[in-house]
Amino acid sequence: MTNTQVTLVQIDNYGPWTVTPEPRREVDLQTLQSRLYADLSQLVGDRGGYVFFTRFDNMIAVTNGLDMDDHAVIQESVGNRYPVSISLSVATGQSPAAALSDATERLQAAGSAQDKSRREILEGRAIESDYRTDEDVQIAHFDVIDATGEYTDQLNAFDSFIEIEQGYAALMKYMRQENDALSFFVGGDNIIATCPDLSADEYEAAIDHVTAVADVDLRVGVGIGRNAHNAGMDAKHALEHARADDTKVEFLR
Ligand SMILES: Nc1nc2c(ncn2[C@@H]2O[C@H](COP(=O)(O)OP(=O)(O)OP(=O)(O)O)[C@@H](O)[C@H]2O)c(=O)[nH]1
Repeated sequence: MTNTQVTLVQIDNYGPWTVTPEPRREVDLQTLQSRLYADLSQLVGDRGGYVFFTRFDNMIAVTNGLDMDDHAVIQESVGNRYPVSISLSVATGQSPAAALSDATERLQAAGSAQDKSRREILEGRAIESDYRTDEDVQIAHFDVIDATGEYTDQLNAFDSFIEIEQGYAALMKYMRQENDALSFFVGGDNIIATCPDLSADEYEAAIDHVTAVADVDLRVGVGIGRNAHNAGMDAKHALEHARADDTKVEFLR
């Protein structure tokens, strides 16, 4: 049974910082945000987790395998390197969406995202190592079928982007509402979701829904593992099998 550990990452007091003492150059904010994401991706990824950029000022990570000390080191490292600090809130559960809600509530209880005195909060609990299993994380890696032939080589780059984003919007909402799963656009035509225990039929229903509402055809590979990296690698291999066999849903365990 899944037991997903989710960490909410929030830049402290970022809104006011972007306009103090006057609005900061947009290119500088874009550079800071993308570098922070890159650093977090590496800091969390080196420990087997995944970080998703989401809104950049708020990021969501799957952190199975990272304990609270690991979180503290990451938080300190960011605080030492950046003109902004981050708060981290950790929660776990069978449902990734419920875990994220718990993590969010804890951080909201500690103060507003725009509270000057709320800095470097480190809240919540990680899964004790004795309780970790090889089935804690289920990762689904979705991909648009023949995105290159359908969009990239046919439409201009912006119209391709609209099509892919419409597929993403339909999938993220459906997976959130029907399955308590959190889905993230990761570039190109790829979407990675952290999911509770879902069946092949449930994935197929999600794919059919996206075809019906957004006219975008997806396939998905699903992996199950001890952390996001393990589950995610299996998901990528499962996706390769789906491509080779021309199926829509493949699991690898
Ligand atoms: N983040 C991420 N992006 C990927 C991955 N694989 C492919 N991409 C992106 O997706 C784009 C399209 O590649 P594919 O999905 O292989 O191409 P396709 O035309 O959809 O072909 P099929 O997937 O075989 O139907 C690439 O340009 C990359 O940007 C991956 O594993 N992770």
